Amino acid sequence: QLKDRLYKCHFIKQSKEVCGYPLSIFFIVVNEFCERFSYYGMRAVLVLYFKYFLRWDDDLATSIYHTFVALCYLTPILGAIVADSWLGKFKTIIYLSIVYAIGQVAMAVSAIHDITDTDRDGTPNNMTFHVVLSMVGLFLIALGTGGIKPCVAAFGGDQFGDHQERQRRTFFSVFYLCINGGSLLSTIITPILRAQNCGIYSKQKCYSLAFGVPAALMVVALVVFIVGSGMYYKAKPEGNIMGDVCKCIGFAISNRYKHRSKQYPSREHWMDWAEDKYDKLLIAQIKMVLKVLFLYIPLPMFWTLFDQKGSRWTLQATTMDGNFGAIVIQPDQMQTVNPILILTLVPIMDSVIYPLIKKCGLNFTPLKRMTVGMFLAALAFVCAAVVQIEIDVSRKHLTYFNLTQFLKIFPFLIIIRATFFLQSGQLSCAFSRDFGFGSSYTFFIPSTLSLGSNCQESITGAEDIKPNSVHMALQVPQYFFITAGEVMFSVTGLEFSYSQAPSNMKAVLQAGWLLTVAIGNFIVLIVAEVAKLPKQWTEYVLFASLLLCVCIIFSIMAYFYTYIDPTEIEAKFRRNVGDDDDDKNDKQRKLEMEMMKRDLDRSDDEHYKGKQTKM
Ligand SMILES: CC(C)[C@H](NC(=O)[C@H](C)N)C(=O)O
Repeated sequence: QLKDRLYKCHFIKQSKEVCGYPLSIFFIVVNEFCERFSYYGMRAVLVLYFKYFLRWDDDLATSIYHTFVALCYLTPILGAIVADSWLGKFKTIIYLSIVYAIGQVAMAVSAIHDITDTDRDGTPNNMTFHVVLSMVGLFLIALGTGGIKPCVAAFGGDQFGDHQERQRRTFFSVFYLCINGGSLLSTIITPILRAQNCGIYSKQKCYSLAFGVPAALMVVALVVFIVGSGMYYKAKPEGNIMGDVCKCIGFAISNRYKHRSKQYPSREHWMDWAEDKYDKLLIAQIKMVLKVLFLYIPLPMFWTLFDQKGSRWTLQATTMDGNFGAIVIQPDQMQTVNPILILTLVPIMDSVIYPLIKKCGLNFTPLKRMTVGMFLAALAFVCAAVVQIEIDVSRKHLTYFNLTQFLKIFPFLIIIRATFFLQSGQLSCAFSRDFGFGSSYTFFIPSTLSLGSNCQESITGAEDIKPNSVHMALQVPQYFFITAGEVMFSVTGLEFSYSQAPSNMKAVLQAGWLLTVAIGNFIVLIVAEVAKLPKQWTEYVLFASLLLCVCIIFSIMAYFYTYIDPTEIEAKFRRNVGDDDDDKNDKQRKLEMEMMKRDLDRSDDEHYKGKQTKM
């Protein structure tokens, strides 16, 4: 470990810097931007791909969507284990990025309807092919995105020396902004691509392009990461820390069980039963981690609500009017409101709100912020329920209107003007109609119609589905509350997980934090399946109430939590061990240090000489 630290100091001293930041981190943040573009771009159109391309119903589409998201946040544990115990972060990122890119390409191919459209009517004839290929694609993406997630941020952090704490903090903020920048751009662009018509034999909504561009961005992410290869500090895998933790906990439990009889004196903490075999420092570190993990128990409920932006809220938007005057917003584009608000709210919170609260003399601790974040997310779902009631009322009466009569009643809903051509041989006639957003019509063409004359008047229409009358702008309050909640909950939670984790278990706690996201997505599936509520708004109210209850439980747990400084605790344990075997070890350590410094200087000289000969 000492040798590694010396090597790292030496490496960082030698590496190129721009404005005090290692040049290598620019490749890492660009990689993160492209990767998040790829992930969120694909995710933005996913639920609509399920519904309109694979022709699944809303419930199945929502279930598979959340299973996929859950899987994306389960795999970080796998990535952390592979990186820490076997490949190291650099190789893990490279290999899993390749898997990820293959998955994105599979998704793009699965969305080409022409592949199985043998009768060329615009719909696939072998749906099984498309379903299987897209499921394989999603599995590979989940493996890739989740696997690299805990590695990329930690790998970025590794590029800084102990003296660059300020720069490292700034790096993490820029990293979060890159996540949201990538997410913002992709959630604007991929729905536009999806709305295009494309195809070889027949034109259909272009899901293949909407998945193809994220696939290309993932390839760019990989290439950018590889280009920076020579500049990175690559820490060696530290051994399977997760394995050590599990073994130590297992030993403590079994040892406690073996000594369950009253004749054995009890110990202060059940983990102390591992002292017979394991290092006291490791036990202290596990205790710190368990304390935080215990606090994590209620957290998945936040993610249960948060991640419904991409499913239920997008489906809700499909029943709303997206006409914003100059532009028409696609339902899946509404999700962009989240990263837009993140990019504005994070700086506002950090530089105005939090300092103001501090000035008022209030101690707004991380756990208090997270509690408020949960409350805001519950409020967002109350807003979603109110909007849903509005939609339900507006769509209640499905009546058949004469088109002209309908247009007289709702002239303000007119947003699309389409022209149809009827043709028979050389004769043709055209008629135009205006349509409301989300509406559906049947036109009656009289058999007596003579082509060549004006058919505008002769053709009448019946409205099958009324245009959406509730405006998508009404979703903005729910997006505002959920994003304000995210800033307070997620940004603070990430920082809290890092600051309360022992030095060698930062990655373990990051994986634990991401696990709460995975569990949250499973809860959506369970609640939606078990509750099976007939009205969507009642489901929103149910989720809001559940989060409110969890928020109260969390605030009680947070009240009893005492903040720690892991570095101080670890130093205390190291000092204690040092006191025990003092002088002998001290001399030995000094000697080792001297030898290593000499080794490094020598290798440095050789490196320098090598460079001179090459020149
Ligand atoms: C899951 C994380 C909270 C994070 N997501 C966001 O920041 C969204 C886009 N606001 C991520 O790492 O993707």
